[in-house]
Amino acid sequence: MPTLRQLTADLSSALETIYPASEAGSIAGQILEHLLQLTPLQRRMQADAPVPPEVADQLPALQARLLHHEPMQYVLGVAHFAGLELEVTPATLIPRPETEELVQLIIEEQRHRSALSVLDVGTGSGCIPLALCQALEPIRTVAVDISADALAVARRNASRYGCEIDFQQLDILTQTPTVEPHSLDVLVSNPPYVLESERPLMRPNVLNFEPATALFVPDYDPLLFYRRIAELGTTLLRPGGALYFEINEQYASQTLDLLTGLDYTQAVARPDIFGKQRLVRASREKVA
Ligand SMILES: C[S@@+](CC[C@H](N)C(=O)[O-])C[C@H]1O[C@@H](n2cnc3c(N)ncnc32)[C@H](O)[C@@H]1O
Repeated sequence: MPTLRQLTADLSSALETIYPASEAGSIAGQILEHLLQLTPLQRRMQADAPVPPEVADQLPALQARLLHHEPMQYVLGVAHFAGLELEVTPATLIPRPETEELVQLIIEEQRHRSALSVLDVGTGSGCIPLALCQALEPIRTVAVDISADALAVARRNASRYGCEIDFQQLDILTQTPTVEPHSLDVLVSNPPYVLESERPLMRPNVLNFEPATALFVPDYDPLLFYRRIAELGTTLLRPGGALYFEINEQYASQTLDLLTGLDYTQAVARPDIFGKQRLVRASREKVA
């Protein structure tokens, strides 16, 4: 029987034909960990253990999918986010590390408050409200998305973690979530923000597999979602409530101008782990 070390090395070297070596090694390791239900440490400790045939036999099919650039998270059906293991499908964006940082910022700023009311716009897998639900236990959480298929995944994730979330299917550009006016403490969104013209720069694992509805905005209006959500915030956030956005780093100053133009205060952009201005927060002092 082949050992765990051999199978990981074989998969890694196959993946090096399309990924940089370090990424290929990381994907191969995570695939084996998932199949054998091991932690990274256990995988290293058991590197010379034989891998049972029922696990080894699954690898050729998984490798073939990966070599077609299918993201590892879709191949396995799960993604890790803020300590949670979430179901993901091609209907949901794969949650990103920078979004974990957005969640971390909210937790830092809101952890002293109790009985929070939260709205997440464009919830996808439900990663943001689920991470907030684990850390802050909000009393009321509404999460909206245009995609019924994404919401079905988010509902399953919420049920797995025992979080009560009011999921609403709607088009945020033309419809308004059912939320009491001036009741929200937190309005958060990681909306679509990649310009259509950026398509040629994107890697095939994103472009060919992740949902276009989750990614793209038209070039003629990069702030389309931010404007609409910030306007909604003027009537849905309570005085002292806060707005949190993940943004396209090219539009940090325009996003801040948009927010100050709508009478938000303390509007700031923060760098993410890669040093890109991707996180924006602002406060609501006045009631519109
Ligand atoms: C960038 S993804 C973010 C998903 C998730 N919040 C995350 O951070 O991984 C944007 C989400 O917005 C949703 N969306 C796109 N257009 C929308 C619209 N007009 N109304 C509501 N949701 C929309 C997409 O279906 C997608 O789930």
